[in-house]
Order: sequence, then structure tokens, then C-alpha cells
Amino acid sequence: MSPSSQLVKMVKFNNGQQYPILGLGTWQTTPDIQGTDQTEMYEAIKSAINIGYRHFDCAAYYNNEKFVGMAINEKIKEGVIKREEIFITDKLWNNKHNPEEVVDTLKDSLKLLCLDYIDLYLIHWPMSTTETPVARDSQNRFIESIYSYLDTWKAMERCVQLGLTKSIGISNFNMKQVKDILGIATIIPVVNQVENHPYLTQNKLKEFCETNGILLTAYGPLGSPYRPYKRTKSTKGILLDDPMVKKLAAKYKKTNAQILIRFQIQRGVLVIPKSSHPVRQKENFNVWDFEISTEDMDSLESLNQNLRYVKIEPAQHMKDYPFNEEL
Ligand SMILES: NC(=O)C1=CN([C@@H]2O[C@H](COP(=O)(O)OP(=O)(O)OC[C@H]3O[C@@H](n4cnc5c(N)ncnc54)[C@H](OP(=O)(O)O)[C@@H]3O)[C@@H](O)[C@H]2O)C=CC1
Ligand SMILES: O=C1CO[C@H](CO)[C@@H](O)[C@@H]1O
Repeated sequence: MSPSSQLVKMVKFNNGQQYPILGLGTWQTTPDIQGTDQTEMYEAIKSAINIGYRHFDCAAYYNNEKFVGMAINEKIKEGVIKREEIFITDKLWNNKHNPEEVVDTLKDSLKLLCLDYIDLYLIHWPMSTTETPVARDSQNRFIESIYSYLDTWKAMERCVQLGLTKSIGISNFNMKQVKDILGIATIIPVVNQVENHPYLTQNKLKEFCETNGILLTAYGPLGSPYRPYKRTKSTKGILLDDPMVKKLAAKYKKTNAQILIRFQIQRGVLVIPKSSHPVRQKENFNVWDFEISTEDMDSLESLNQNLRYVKIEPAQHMKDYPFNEEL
């Protein structure tokens, strides 16, 4: 284990599994265009491992499992890491909610990753869509499928029983949907991965999940700065440039990104900033040598404005779309 990776704080899931609180996001650089230059991700994973990252947030939808797997297996072969030191999260996409297909879908992901098991498997969204990943109707809306996330959850549990994944969880589930899962689960989700940053703190959902033994993972922790097309005139603009974030960065002699990442670590929220560039990966990883005061944490919390950068407009008509009700 490299000295830098030993710095990473581990959290304990409700099943006893220990997981690094900080990981690397792997969603692509270019907004919403699948299949962009994925060799970038191969290089990104290798440099992240050299820096000390051990937790990688992946998804079938990201279309890059093969490159993530190649990089990880290369580093295992080189003797830099052992499989058991790496924590892979992967996600079941919306078109694979049919309970009959879930186990085989995870097996397909494992083949691409060239791994025998993953560490955490999530239902990516509560909505279920038809066969192709983003099939749309004449109004450009996703086409809804018939499957219930409750049945899908039962199939996720089978994945644990078969040893294909150590843990299972959910992503983008609102409070009612988490309650639904808790009502039928034999295996409780370990995390709910949701958008989270000072403009969207989701404290009610956080408290509810934590009371039920479920941790939050923060996606878009830097405010997904490459998603300007999602921003409107009414928003405050780019989170990384927020005056309060800048002020605290100057105070603690850290960068704006480091303040946003440390904010989540101190709230006990797993955090998965994405960067393909070694210099920024290093910056985002170097968050262990300072502590934000309670007062400054409160100032960051006070920036909340329930602002979502990830809304998925073509899904807003669907019955299980999570953001139509207040969380
Ligand atoms: N469950 C879900 O539905 C979702 C999950 N996710 C997951 O969460 C991860 C993180 O979210 P994401 O949307 O990528 O957004 P982030 O908030 O992590 O922002 C990533 C962007 O910020 C840039 N960046 C990274 N570090 C810095 C830095 N130190 N200073 C300035 N800019 C920086 C990156 O560019 P560069 O690469 O050039 O450094 C990239 O463009 C995803 O990669 C994915 O794994 C994301 C969305 C939805
Ligand atoms: O994980 C994800 C990455 O971002 C996409 C939107 O741009 C989301 O649809 C997806 O859930």
C-alpha cells in the first residue's frame, strides 16, 4: 500500500465493510457525449492509483469500464496495488432494471472490468427505461419501462448472495423511494449516491438516510463545472468561484476544490470528484492536513439553495423520476 493511500480516511458501512471516503469519479470530460476519447480515462486511472486513490466510481452508462479495468489490472500486474486494496463502485443503468437481467448485467460489467467481483453495485436511477440506454419518444423524452425498483432491488440482493459484489446501494433515490426500499430489503443499501455540494446540501435526505444506516455519497462535489449548459440566469454561477469558497480557500491556504472536498469529508459524506489530470487529481487528493472550523462549515452549509446541476429533463415525466417531490 502506498504511503499516500494510507492517508485516506475509511468509512464503515452498515454491513461492516470499510470503504475509502474519497474516490475518483469517472464520468467523461465532454458533456453528455458517450464514447468520447476513453483512453483518457485509462491514463487517468493509472495516474490516480500512483497518487494514492483506491476508490473508483464507475458505471455501465459511462461506457468506459473496459478502460478502467485495463488500468487497474495493469497496476495489479506491476505490483503497485493488490485487488483487495482497490474499491470499485459500479452502477446498473436504467434499461437493465428487469430483475431477470440484473445478475447477467453485472456479470457483463465484470467481464469488461476483467474482475471477479466489485465492491459496491448501485441502482443508478430509480426510473426504468426501455432497451437502448437513452431511447426517446417523438417529444425527446425517455421511454418508460414497466419494472419496479423494488423488484430490481431483490435482484441486486442476489448479486451479493452470488459473491459478485460485496455491497449494494442506490443512487438518485428520494426519501420516499429510500423508505420503499427499506420496506422490502433483506439487505439494506449501504449508500445513496446523490448530487451534493454547498448549493445542494440535501440535509433532510442525509439525516433520514443516516438514521437508517445509509451513508450519502456526493456526486458533482465541485458543482460539475463542465455542465454550464445546465445553468440558468437565476443561479449564482460556478460553485468553484463562489466568494465564500474563495475566502475559505485563502484562509486555509488551500484551493477552492480542496475546500469543497474537505467539506464533504467532515460531514461524513463519501466524495468522488472527477479529474483526468494528474495535477488536479493530486490537488483533490491532498485534503488530509487541515480541518475546516465548525463556524466555517456552517458558512458553507448556509450557501444551500437546493440548486441541482443534474436534472435529466427527458425523464421528468416518468413516475419514478425522483426530483418532482421535495426531498
Ligand atoms: N450517480 C449519478 O447519477 C452521477 C454520478 N456522478 C459521479 O460523480 C463523479 C463526479 O461528478 P462530476 O459530474 O464529474 O463533477 P465534479 O464536481 O467532480 O467536477 C468534475 C469537473 O471538475 C473539473 N475539476 C476537477 N478537479 C478540479 C479542480 N481541482 N479545479 C478545477 N476543476 C476541477 C474536472 O475537469 P478535469 O477532468 O479536466 O480536471 C471536471 O470537468 C462523476 O465523475 C461520476 O463518477 C456524476 C453525475 C451523476
Ligand atoms: O452518472 C451520470 C453522469 O451524468 C449524467 C448526466 O450528464 C447522468 O445522467 C448520469 O446519472
